[in-house]
Amino acid sequence: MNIVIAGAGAMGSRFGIMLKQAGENVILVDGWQQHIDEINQNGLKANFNGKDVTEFIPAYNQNDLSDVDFSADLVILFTKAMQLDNMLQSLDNMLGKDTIVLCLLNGIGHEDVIKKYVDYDNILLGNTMWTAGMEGPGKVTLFGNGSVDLQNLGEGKEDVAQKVADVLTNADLNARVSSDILTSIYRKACVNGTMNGLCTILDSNMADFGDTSVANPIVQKIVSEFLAVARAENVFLDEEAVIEQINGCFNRETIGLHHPSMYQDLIINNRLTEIDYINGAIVRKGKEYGIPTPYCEFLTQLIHSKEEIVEAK
Ligand SMILES: NC(=O)C1=CN([C@@H]2O[C@H](COP(=O)(O)OP(=O)(O)OC[C@H]3O[C@@H](n4cnc5c(N)ncnc54)[C@H](OP(=O)(O)O)[C@@H]3O)[C@@H](O)[C@H]2O)C=CC1
Ligand SMILES: CC(C)(CO)C(=O)C(=O)O
Repeated sequence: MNIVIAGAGAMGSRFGIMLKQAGENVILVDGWQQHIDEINQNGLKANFNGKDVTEFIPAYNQNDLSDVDFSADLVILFTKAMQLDNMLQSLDNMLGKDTIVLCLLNGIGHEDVIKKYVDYDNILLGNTMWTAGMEGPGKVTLFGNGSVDLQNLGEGKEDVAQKVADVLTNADLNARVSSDILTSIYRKACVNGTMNGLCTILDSNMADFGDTSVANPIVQKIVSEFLAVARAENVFLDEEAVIEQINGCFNRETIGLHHPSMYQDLIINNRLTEIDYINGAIVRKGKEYGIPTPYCEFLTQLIHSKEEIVEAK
């Protein structure tokens, strides 16, 4: 399958490497020129579960795609939320009438942006519990296990969703077709709405935060706000199962040692965060539905305050 990874940061690089290793025809598209040059000159390097690997995958700058002759069967979106619109504009001439677009960004509501550029029937929404970290241009660190949930937006397009899930699973990415992706997206948003902001503000990995005596009450308060907003949108989540999934992030043997992507953005790279698409989205929706969201609001404000202190770009 001809696959474009749109947004070749940490996660895009993971999916690019694993899909390439499974024999798919992959290209990477990104806006970070130094990263692109490094990949094209020396290959995309990864410490992959403790082993050094290098994959040669063609990488292109999203602002210079006019001469790229690649008929994309599948585009996997892995930008940061605030870069999504720009990336879709850049990809415009690669999106054929049959190109399937799978969105795996964290956060809520990305379909509203994607619908501006892609036929409804060609959109797959999803989320993933895989993790990845950027070491520098052309180099990522990959460890642990994960999974992908995805669903077709268009009615009757389940076969398309299944085909994409099969391609991902064949690359060991453990994908499954969900019959209720909004529930999965909200469930994952609860994970990000707790782990990402809290570990960033507390300067910790997930396991160290989980070991603190107040981890559970804080997590419960935040989750209850997410669940109340989800209910207002007719998305019903089992609180216990959500908390269990979050507790799974504390496990040092699996992904507990990971610093969430928001930590990597703000603390390591001085970059702006996706907080407005996670806790901030809950605050906005809460206001719409008359649901108080003080914990999400406070965490969103703390992150914005930290962004200002470190002059994040
Ligand atoms: N990392 C993780 O473990 C997980 C992340 N996610 C989600 O996946 C999506 C992609 O996240 P992730 O892969 O972490 O994103 P990254 O920050 O690694 O990469 C996203 C983009 O940011 C830019 N960028 C990243 N680092 C630098 C740098 N040091 N200097 C300059 N530019 C840089 C690049 O684009 P450009 O230059 O064009 O700005 C890149 O495409 C997000 O929605 C995230 O929340 C989901 C699950 C886990
Ligand atoms: C670690 C994980 C899975 C949960 O916070 C994640 O999605 C991220 O790093 O953004």
